[in-house]
Order: sequence, then C-alpha cells, then structure tokens
Amino acid sequence: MALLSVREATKRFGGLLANEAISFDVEEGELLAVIGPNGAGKTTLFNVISGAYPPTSGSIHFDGRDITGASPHGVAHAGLVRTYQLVQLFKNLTVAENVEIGSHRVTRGGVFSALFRPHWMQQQEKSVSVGARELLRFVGLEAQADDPADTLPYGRQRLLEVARALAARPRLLLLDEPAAGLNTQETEALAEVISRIHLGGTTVILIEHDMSLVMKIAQRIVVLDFGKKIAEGAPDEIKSHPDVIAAYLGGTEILDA
Ligand SMILES: Nc1ncnc2c1ncn2[C@@H]1O[C@H](COP(=O)(O)OP(=O)(O)OP(=O)(O)O)[C@@H](O)[C@H]1O
Repeated sequence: MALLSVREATKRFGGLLANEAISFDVEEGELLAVIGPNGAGKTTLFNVISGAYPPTSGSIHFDGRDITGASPHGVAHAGLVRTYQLVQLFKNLTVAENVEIGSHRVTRGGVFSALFRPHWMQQQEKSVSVGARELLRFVGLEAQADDPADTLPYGRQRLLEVARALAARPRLLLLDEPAAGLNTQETEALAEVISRIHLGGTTVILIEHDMSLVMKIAQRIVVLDFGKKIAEGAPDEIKSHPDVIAAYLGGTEILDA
C-alpha cells in the first residue's frame, strides 16, 4: 500500500483550475520531486495534501487513512509535515528554540502541567532540548544553536526550517522549494541534508525549480503544467520527455541539468 495516494485531486479558484484531476502515489521511503513551470499548481497541490485547502474534488489518503479535507493540524498529527516556500521562522527566538517548537506534535502537556511542571514534563523538556541540538547537528547548525534565528544568513534559515520540520518526526516530509534563493554551495549542502533525511527512512516530496538538485536526488518526478500532471517517471525519462521539454520553454532548463 502506498504511503500517500492522491486521486483525481482538483482545486478550483473561481474560474481557475489550479489542480485538475491529479493522481499519483508515493511509496514509503521514496524521494519524489514535483516540478513544473511557475504557476503550474505545485504549491496548491501541497496545500491540498497538507490540509491548508480542501480539494474541490478528489481524495488524499495517507497511510491508508482518508485525510481529504482534514485540518492542517490533523494532517501534521498524522505524520505529514511540510515546510513553506517563504521562510517562516520565529525570528525573536533562538535557533534551538525554533526547533523545539517543531516538536509539539510529539510532546504532551497542558495549562496544568505548564504551571506545575511535574517531573515527567521536566524530563520531556530535557529530551526536547537534547533532540533539538541533535537535529541542529544533523543540518550543520549546532554552532548557532543559541543565536537569535534572524541573525542566521538566509541559506542557514532554510536549513533551520528543515530541522524544525524534522522535530515533528514526520513520516512524510513535504519541502516547498527549499533551495529557493540559495547559492550553489548552499544548495549542495541542502541536497546532502535531504539525501540523509531520505536515507534515514523518511519519505520526502520535494517541490523544486533547481533542476540539477532535482535530477541529482529525486528517485521519481511528477511534472505539472497548467494544473495538470503531464508526466511521471524516473529523472532520465523526464529529462527526455517531449511534453516536459515543451513545457519548459524549449527545454533548456531540463536539458542543461
Ligand atoms: N489562494 C489562491 N487564490 C486564487 N488563486 C490561487 C491561489 N493560490 C494559487 N492560485 C493560483 O493557482 C495557480 C497555481 O499556483 P501555484 O502557486 O500552485 O503554482 P506553483 O506551481 O507553485 O508556482 P510557483 O512555481 O511560481 O511557486 C496560479 O495561477 C495561482 O495564481
């Protein structure tokens, strides 16, 4: 059984069909990329999968459960966690605190325990803090753990977002253009981090415009154009797919990758 199953997902905004009957599966342990020109419907698809928007029609199943129209909170609680195209950090908190916040899905507590801080809660806080430091080491940010998040250079803020998403211990991680605005060196560091996340057993779906990154790390690619899925396959098949080449303005972006 696929970990994620998207069936005929359609999202309409007034007269615009941002997603039109898109279907694909993602197997547990896969690293799938979703590509397509600007406005093709990639982020809308993430919004539909992650519960930000209910689909107009169609269904989303995750781990055998129908999550169509579930709230973003409910979807995240089920283990499907996403990052956003634009950096969304708590800029006044430290780097480590930003990661600790990400672990809310997997911790417990309420007003009573926050006030009286029983032993189990102190233990939990300790393990959240240790876990956050481990994740910062994993993405190469341990030296900045106590710095305010907004003092990090942009490329490192993107890595911090990935660490925060990992703190929720996702089974499926959706990364929306994580390399946007990164230079070549930063993109390489990010590619290495994503590959390690994948090797660690987390299933990943990546929206990305950087074709060299996609071709290097994706096992399979879904291509959208004008809201429709126009191709799906291994990187080599996608590179030479005539509809994909046509969608990318003569294909220079794909062929150069
Ligand atoms: N909330 C919304 N209301 C109305 N139209 C929307 C909304 N969100 C997206 N759209 C439209 O849906 C279409 C698909 O947008 P989407 O952001 O999903 O594309 P994309 O492939 O992610 O683009 P990019 O690569 O530029 O980020 C666009 O025409 C966009 O203007």
